[in-house]
Amino acid sequence: MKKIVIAVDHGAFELKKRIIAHIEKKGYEVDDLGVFSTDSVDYPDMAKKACDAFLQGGYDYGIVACGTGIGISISANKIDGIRCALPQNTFAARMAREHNNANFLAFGGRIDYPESVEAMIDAFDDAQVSQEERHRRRVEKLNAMGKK
Ligand SMILES: O=C(CO)[C@H](O)[C@H](O)COP(=O)(O)O
Repeated sequence: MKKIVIAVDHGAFELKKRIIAHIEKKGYEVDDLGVFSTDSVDYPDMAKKACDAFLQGGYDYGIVACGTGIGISISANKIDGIRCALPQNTFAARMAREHNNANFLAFGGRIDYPESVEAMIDAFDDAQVSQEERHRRRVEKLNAMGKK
């Protein structure tokens, strides 16, 4: 069974509930690291929670969200070992896995997407990481950029 970790800020509290319901419907386990109310928090703190948990191991991928998805994706991508995608549609979500080997998805709770967040999660979840040499090479370069 797949296991997903999720953390969001107050701008995505409602979206988090939808995402968790969707993931549980797929039969996956979700570790919900908050938020648990609409009280204001700082998105870098929520990104760090999810990414630190993910890097401990045991998760297939992580999901973060804030009002736009932008601040929390920027935050996640500052953490070595995290490749966080901010997909705008199902095509981008699939490519995030196939070409970028993303291990996190970011969404915006205040964004009107052309396709549902649930469909984007499914597109990512169903995709396979490309083993083509050019994509592997680029992801290796990405990983090297994160090293101090
Ligand atoms: O989208 C976000 C970051 O990219 C945040 O959710 C947003 O900035 C929070 O704003 P506010 O404190 O005014 O609710």
